[in-house]
Amino acid sequence: MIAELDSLVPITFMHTKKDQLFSAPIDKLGDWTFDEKVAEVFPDMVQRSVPGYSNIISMIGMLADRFVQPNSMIYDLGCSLGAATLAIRRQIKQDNCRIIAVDNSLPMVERCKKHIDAYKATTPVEVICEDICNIKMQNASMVVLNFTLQFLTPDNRQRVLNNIYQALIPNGILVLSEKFSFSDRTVDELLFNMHHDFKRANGYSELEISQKRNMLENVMLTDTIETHKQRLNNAGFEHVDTWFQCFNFGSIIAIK
Ligand SMILES: C[S@@+](CC[C@H](N)C(=O)[O-])C[C@H]1O[C@@H](n2cnc3c(N)ncnc32)[C@H](O)[C@@H]1O
Ligand SMILES: O=C(O)C(=O)C[C@]1(C(=O)O)C=C[C@@H](O)C=C1
Repeated sequence: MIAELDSLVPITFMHTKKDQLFSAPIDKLGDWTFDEKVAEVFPDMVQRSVPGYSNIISMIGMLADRFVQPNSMIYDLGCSLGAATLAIRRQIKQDNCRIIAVDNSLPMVERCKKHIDAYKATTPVEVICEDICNIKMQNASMVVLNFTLQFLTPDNRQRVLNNIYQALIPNGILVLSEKFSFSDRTVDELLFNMHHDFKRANGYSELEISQKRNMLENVMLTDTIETHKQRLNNAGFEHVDTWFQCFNFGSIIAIK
C-alpha cells in the first residue's frame, strides 16, 4: 500500500545530500533558519525528521485529484523544494489550473524552480520568493501549508488562515500539516520521545537531535490539535478534522 502511494510522487530530488549539519559540536547555536546549508540537505533532513512525510506528500496528491477544480488556483505555502507542488501537479486532470508555490527562503526557492522545471507537465507553476503573510490569494480550490504555519507568530497564523478561507472557492480545501503539542502531559511526553526514537532509528545522534532542537526552540512553536481546529473555525471553516497522525506530527483538512 505505502510503496504504491510512494510511486505516485516524484520525491527523487536531483541532489540528495546526507544531513550531517549538526553532527559536530557547534560553539554558538543561533536560531534556526532555512539557509543554503539546510536547503542543500533538506530532502534527506525532512524524510529522516518528520514521521510520515512521504506518505503525507503522496496523499496531498490524492487530495488534489479529488479537490482541484477547473479554472482555479492552487497555493503551496512554504513550498521548500516543491515536493507538495510536484505531487499536486502530477495528479491534476482539470483544465486551466495554476499552482503558486511560495517560500521566503531564497536558497529553497532557487532549488524549487529547478525541481519544477525538471519534470514536464501541463499545469503551470509559478515559484515566488515572498513571506506568505504578504501574498494575495484568490479563486483557490486547494491550499497547502505543509509544516509551515508552525514557523509563523500566533497572530500571523490566524491572519494567514483567514486569508486562505477568503481565497477558497466553495468545496475548496486547506491541508494543514504540523508538529503538534498535546495538553495531556503524559501523552505529550510520550509522543515527543517517540519522535526522538524515530530520529535515532534514522541515524541521528543525541548531539544532532539536541543541537537542532535548541535551534528550533525559539522559532518553531507548536500548538495542540484543538488550537488548530479553533483557529480554523475562527477563520470560517466548518468542516475540519485530522486525517493523518504519526506520533506528534500530523495533518488536518479544512473544507469550505
Ligand atoms: C518545514 S519546511 C516546509 C516543507 C515543505 N512544505 C514540504 O512539503 O516539503 C518550512 C518552509 O516554510 C518556509 N517558511 C517559513 N516561514 C515562512 C514565511 N513566513 N513565508 C514563506 N515561507 C516561510 C521555510 O523557508 C521553509 O522552506
Ligand atoms: O522537530 C524536528 O526535529 C524537526 O525536524 C521538525 C521540522 C519540521 O517539522 O518542520 C523542522 C525543521 C526541518 O525543516 C524539518 C522538520
